[in-house]
Amino acid sequence: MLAEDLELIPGRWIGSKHPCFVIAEIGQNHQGNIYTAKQLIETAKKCGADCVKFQKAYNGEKFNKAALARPYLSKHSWGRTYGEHKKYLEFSDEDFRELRNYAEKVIKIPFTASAMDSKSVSFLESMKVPFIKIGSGDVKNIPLIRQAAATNIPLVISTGMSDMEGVQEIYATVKQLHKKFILLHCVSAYPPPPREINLRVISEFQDRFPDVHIGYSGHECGIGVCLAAVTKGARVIERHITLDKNLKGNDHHCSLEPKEFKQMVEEIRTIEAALGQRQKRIQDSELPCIAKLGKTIVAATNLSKGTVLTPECVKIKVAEPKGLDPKEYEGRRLNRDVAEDESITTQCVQTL
Ligand SMILES: CC(=O)N[C@H](C=O)[C@@H](O)[C@H](O)[C@H](O)COP(=O)(O)O
Ligand SMILES: C=C(OP(=O)(O)O)C(=O)O
Repeated sequence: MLAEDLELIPGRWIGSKHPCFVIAEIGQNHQGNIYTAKQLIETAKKCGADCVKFQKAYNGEKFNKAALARPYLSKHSWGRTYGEHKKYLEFSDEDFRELRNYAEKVIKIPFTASAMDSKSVSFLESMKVPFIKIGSGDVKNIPLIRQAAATNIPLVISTGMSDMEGVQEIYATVKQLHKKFILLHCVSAYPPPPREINLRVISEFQDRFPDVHIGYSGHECGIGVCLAAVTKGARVIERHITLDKNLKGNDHHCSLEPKEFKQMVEEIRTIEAALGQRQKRIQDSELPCIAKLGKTIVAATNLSKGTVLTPECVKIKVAEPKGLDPKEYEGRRLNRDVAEDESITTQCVQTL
């Protein structure tokens, strides 16, 4: 059974007859600064995104103590340990409410987040977000996925760091409860090499899971791969957005700056319009070109009245006035003399 249209956001449907839904993933590109987060929300709206997304985690729930204590020596680190780093970046529940209010009431763009632990699922449920994102970090976290599905809120589920068997399990888990979910192909590398992106996985997902919509969450550099994903039928595209690719932080360099993000959305809209239908026919926009450069027949030599037209009698040229179409000499006789190179029009022929 083909996927039914899905109302991901009140009034905003996902499906073959609806525009691709573009998620601006702010993630942690706000540098732990609520003012920057608000700037990113406003920028995402200006770039044409359909919604903004953050990442919600309670560090003590997402990580164990040893993981929080491990040194994080990367140039992208905001602390000596991974715990200090994550603490610096994490927004409080109150911050989340403020950001949601800012997004929805001030900027007028839908707001949601990925839930990175069980407490975060409950928090997002209490916030009544329009949909919950499950990031690739939780592909194997079937209890979390089941908990999120049980809220009955639509889900967008990424599948980076998983093989097909893992994706089958996610699909089967959510399907037991409802079909209001979208699977995103994703490769969790920042950025992934193009040969490891395998956009054809989108087609494989479409074949294996025909009753749900499929999308793509990209971490590659540039916008080309996401545009190609749209031509493969991705109904949702998710990309990180940044104010500056050179900022400190793991995701900035493979995020899209405002100009690029806006261009991606515009190109997606152009591609959607351009994909059109399978039917090959002459389009209205081609008529001027047919009038200017379309070829018709002229007399190959001086031809006298009564000549039965054969291939030897005609040449095919851009002619003035327009003559008969190249094939239309068949079964016709001239009803007057036609000089060499003169157009052979309907007025100079009669049927045999
Ligand atoms: C898998 C996953 O969660 N990936 C997220 C979404 O793409 C990323 O934004 C990570 O949170 C980010 O790359 C982590 O960076 P760091 O380790 O420097 O905080
Ligand atoms: C990790 C996330 O996304 P993805 O797996 O799509 O990159 C996320 O949404 O938090």
